[in-house]
Amino acid sequence: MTQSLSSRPAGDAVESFAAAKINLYLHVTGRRDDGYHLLDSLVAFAGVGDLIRVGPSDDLSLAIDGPNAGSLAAEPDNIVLRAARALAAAAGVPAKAAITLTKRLPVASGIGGGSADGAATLRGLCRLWGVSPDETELARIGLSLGADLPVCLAGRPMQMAGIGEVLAAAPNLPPAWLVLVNPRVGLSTPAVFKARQAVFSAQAPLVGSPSDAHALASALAERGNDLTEPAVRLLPVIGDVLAAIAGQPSCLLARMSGSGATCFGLFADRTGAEEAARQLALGHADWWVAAAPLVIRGTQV
Ligand SMILES: C[C@](O)(CO)[C@H](O)COP(=O)(O)OP(=O)(O)OC[C@H]1O[C@@H](n2ccc(N)nc2=O)[C@H](O)[C@@H]1O
Ligand SMILES: Nc1ncnc2c1ncn2[C@@H]1O[C@H](COP(=O)(O)OP(=O)(O)OP(=O)(O)O)[C@@H](O)[C@H]1O
Repeated sequence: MTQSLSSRPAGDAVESFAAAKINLYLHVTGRRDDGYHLLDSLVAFAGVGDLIRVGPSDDLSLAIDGPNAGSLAAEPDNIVLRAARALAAAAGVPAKAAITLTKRLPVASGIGGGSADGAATLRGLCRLWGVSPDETELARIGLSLGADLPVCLAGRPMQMAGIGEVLAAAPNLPPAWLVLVNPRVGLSTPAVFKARQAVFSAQAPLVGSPSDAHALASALAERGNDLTEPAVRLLPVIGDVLAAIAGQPSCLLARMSGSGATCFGLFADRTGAEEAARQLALGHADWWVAAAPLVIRGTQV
């Protein structure tokens, strides 16, 4: 790994935002011999997410707090600790850091919470440890942890292909708001891919930049999420979530993200999104509901 001192001295505590990943559309275009699927997806991020804090320590530790902390144990296979060990090994530095994860996103829910945490950990530890791997090397480390890590490391809208490692600039996205809804039931990504029966999609990726949220909704409506059918078969409540979002007066498009079960509604503005979120939460006290802007530039501020 190329290493050099970063502009910031090693040793200061660092905070990184781990934004929810949203697959605005997701087509499964093929399958590799090793079982991984080839994808074509327009990936963006929402202004809601987890928080990773890394600070100096004599050993490696993880503490988890936040409203969804209960869904996750700080076990050695937590992606945050796996990311720390992978970066330390690649950089040839000791894996020493006190890490805190504030878990706000539902776990195993199609919005890449684990992947976003892993990416935020890599970014935070690069600064804490004063190491500067080049972006290709960082993406390689990320991919070894999960297919969604490279796009979460990019942290801005991306056109994603391969199994998640082939990234290209996305068309410019217009300002828009999202309402994310999860029925608080985890869904396993491998189980959804395994349940998929349809033939492979062969539609061209989105070209051109939609002028506003309405144009974005129209462009997305011509595409879909190929994992919706198997996900709904495994977890029928996803159908209820989609119908409830679509039934909100100012919703422009309702769709599932990733392998589910989280679904999103696309809205033109904050007022419409927040009112829809309020109604959805009122009607379904057991669902996780969040209104947030579509992140159209970078997730790190
Ligand atoms: C469905 C998406 O959320 C779309 O962004 C991602 O592709 C999933 O990415 P992820 O959760 O990081 O996935 P990984 O942890 O790498 O893989 C979990 C499992 O999902 C399946 N998997 C994942 C990604 C992919 N392109 N093809 C697959 O078939 C494989 O069975 C794999 O063993
Ligand atoms: N920090 C973490 N946050 C969430 N899940 C984690 C974490 N570390 C390990 N995991 C495990 O990873 C699995 C997938 O969780 P995650 O929330 O990333 O799924 P997802 O949102 O479906 O991801 P994707 O959209 O990338 O498929 C869970 O079963 C969970 O036990």
